[in-house]
Amino acid sequence: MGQVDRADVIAEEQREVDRIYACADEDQRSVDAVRAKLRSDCPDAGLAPVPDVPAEFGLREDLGGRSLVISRVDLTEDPDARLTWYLGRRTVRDRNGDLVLVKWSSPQAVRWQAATPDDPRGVWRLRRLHCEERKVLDYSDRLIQPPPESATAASPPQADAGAETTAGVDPFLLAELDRARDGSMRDIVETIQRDQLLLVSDDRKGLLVIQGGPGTGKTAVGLHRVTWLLDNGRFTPDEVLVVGPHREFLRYVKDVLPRLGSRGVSIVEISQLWDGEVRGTDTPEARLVKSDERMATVLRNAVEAWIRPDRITEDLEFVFRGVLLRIGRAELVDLVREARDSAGPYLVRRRRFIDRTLDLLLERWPANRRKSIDPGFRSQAERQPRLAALLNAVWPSLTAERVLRHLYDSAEAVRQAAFGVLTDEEQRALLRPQARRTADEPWTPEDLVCLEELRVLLSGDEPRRYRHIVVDEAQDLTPMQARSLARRCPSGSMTVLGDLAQSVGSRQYDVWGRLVGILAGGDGWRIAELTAGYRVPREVMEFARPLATALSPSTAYPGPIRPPAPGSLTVTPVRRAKLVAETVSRALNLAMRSEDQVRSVAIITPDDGELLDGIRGEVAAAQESALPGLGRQITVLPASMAKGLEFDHVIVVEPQLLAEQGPVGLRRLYVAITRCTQTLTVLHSAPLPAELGGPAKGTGQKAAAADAAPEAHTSTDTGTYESRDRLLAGLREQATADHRQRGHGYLRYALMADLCKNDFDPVEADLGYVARTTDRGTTIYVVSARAAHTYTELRAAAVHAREIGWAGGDRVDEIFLVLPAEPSDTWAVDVIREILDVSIIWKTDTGWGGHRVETALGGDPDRSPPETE
Ligand SMILES: Nc1ncnc2c1ncn2[C@@H]1O[C@H](COP(=O)(O)OP(=O)(O)OP(=O)(O)O)[C@@H](O)[C@H]1O
Repeated sequence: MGQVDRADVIAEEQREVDRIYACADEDQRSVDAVRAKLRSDCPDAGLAPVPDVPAEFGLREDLGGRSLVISRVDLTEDPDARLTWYLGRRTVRDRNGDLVLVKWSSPQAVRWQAATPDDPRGVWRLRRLHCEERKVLDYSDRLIQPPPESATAASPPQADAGAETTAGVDPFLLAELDRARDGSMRDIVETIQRDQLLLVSDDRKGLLVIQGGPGTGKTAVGLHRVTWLLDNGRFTPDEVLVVGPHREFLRYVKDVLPRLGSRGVSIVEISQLWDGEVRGTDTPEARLVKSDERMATVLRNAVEAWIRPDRITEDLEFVFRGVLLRIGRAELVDLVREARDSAGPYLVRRRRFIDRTLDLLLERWPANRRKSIDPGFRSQAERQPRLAALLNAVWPSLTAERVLRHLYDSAEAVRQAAFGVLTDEEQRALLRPQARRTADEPWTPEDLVCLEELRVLLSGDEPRRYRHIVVDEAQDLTPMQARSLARRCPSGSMTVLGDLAQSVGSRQYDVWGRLVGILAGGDGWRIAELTAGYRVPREVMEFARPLATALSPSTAYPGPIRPPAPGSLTVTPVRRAKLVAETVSRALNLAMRSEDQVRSVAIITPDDGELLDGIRGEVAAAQESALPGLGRQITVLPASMAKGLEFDHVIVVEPQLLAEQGPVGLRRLYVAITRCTQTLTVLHSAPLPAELGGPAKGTGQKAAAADAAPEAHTSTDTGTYESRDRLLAGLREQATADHRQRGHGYLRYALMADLCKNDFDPVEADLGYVARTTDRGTTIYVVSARAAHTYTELRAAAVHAREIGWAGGDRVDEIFLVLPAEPSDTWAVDVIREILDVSIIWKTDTGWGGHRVETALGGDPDRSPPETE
């Protein structure tokens, strides 16, 4: 289809979109009129929700500047004889009540959107409309099956430039994924993919696990599923709970549901589910024991241990209202045992025991004094000191806090409660001295979960229940947390989102079964996997792949759907002393990159006070600087807070240190390096972890020795090395690590092949560079698999190239730095040559680029070197 036809189609769609908006506007006016009338009838009505306003006059969702209309569906046949429908973000009717826009989540819309050539569902064409609010900008067609004759006669469908093939990637989707992230998640209704939609609308009972690697859309699917469940009447908003990992995450997703038209759903941070204030931390050992499901048995035993029939050593005798009452010891023991062995929480059974005891006393009350049995009789008898003392000794009233304090404080109590359940070592891990007062007890996050368990055991008071729960980042739930969530949703109707490879909780699961078995109810559970990566650029996904495979061999690694984007990955060594300054300078550079959109930048550091504080301080200072807006979009966060979030540019600082931080360090690192939508920069003073191409375990330096690491790419200042030998060793080590970089081999061999073609006789030096001998000395080619774009990056790489040349010990005549892609700051290439006498060449699609490429390789610039005669 030519340009004109395309414009015609857009004009035709514009007319339809205008008509739909006209109906929506009219609908809005009638809502406003009802509101105005209510306000005039009752002046306060506009200030508070008005319960008697009919539902259809409720709030219209604020679309946040997004388009109401998203697509058009053409059918081959339809019982209503209407073959074209428009789908959108909400339902719109005309003044006759006829549908003009079908909400994306309605049964028909879902059915149509999921049509494929194998399962056409009566659809012959799906047309995505690309609109900017009311304006149709473009469209993209997907032909599902041959059109009916009536349609071809009216306007023959043709392949056109913007057409989406069923095999290709939707161009609107790619554009959407490339858009700048402003720190708030957006809905995906315009570009939702079939596999995602099928999960959103999965109507089967029970629990649905959605496993998927980073950026596969799990959170997006989970939230859209909430809207689908509400829109289709499965639940009401107050029956649904969404649980997220931390406060930043809640802030990130908070707009999605309201924009989808779903209001009133509770979204909470997981730690907020449990009452009480966290004031302490557990040792890793204690955390493991307290969060294990066996702890539920220990707590049950701990509660039961307070029931002590053995403390009844004599008959109960006391005078009450002038009558001597008596219950024999054996009778009392029987009463306690009977109540203890009955069903119910501790305090309910305690009441049962007291009531049975009082019943017995009443039975023994002299017949001639029956008249004195008044309504206060039982409560007065119960308060009688002998009886009260007996109760206290045998079956005391308890609080959860008292039980737990006592348990942790007493090796004997732990031994009794955990006998046959925990090992001796695990039992010891639970012990800690009681604080002087309950209010001072340093409760840990795991303790708060245990306290809830105890409250249920003691009083049976359960937390609020929901009919459906969505849990994001569920791989980090502990078994005890899972028990507690199951308590909130006994039906087991849940959507559980997570990625086993990203698990950074106190325990890791190889498979979902163990965790989900605790959460699921009678309807069981099923698992689905999302395998397309929407967020992370291809190069970054490749960089992260070995780490993901090492962490979770059983889960599928997402296939990135975005095309390659050279320059999306930069890995640069920096001397420790300069790490903070270099990080902040790069972040500012990224934040200031002149683009049409403001891009978000995140610096992710180890949860290490020094680095984190240093960088935070510098960024804050930059934010206060004279340049307005400078650094405003820079977020600095510890790796532990990164899960679930995403940013355009991410700088990960000191990955080895991050990897070494506790048993989940490597996993946190994996989460950190998969947060970006545009670029990942890794800055390190210690060698990279082996899983990211660093030296194999045992041969590398520890992060603790970071000050001795080379600063090959950032400075000529080598004065802080202990010795010349140390510097040489550092450079060689760095060269070996560079050599292992993904893409290094490709670039090196491409270079050598082209040098061979020109009879330049290249050799590979042990430091990884390529060399050829000329009359004047040696020309060396230092290959960098990492792209360098800015002046700073080019200078660092050029200095490194000079250092490598020096370390190689050859009589170097000329140095070429060989890059995988053309630098963005091309002006810097000449400057680098003038200042540092390093020439820069780079790989292009057809050959090589760079001002001195002919000298470097022979032949014309930007094409492969000529064949030798
Ligand atoms: N069909 C889609 N259309 C447009 N954007 C999408 C689509 N699917 C996912 N995305 C985008 O991809 C990004 C990643 O999605 P999301 O955060 O839901 O992934 P995730 O699987 O939860 O990631 P992680 O496990 O790393 O937290 C988001 O920006 C989301 O909006």
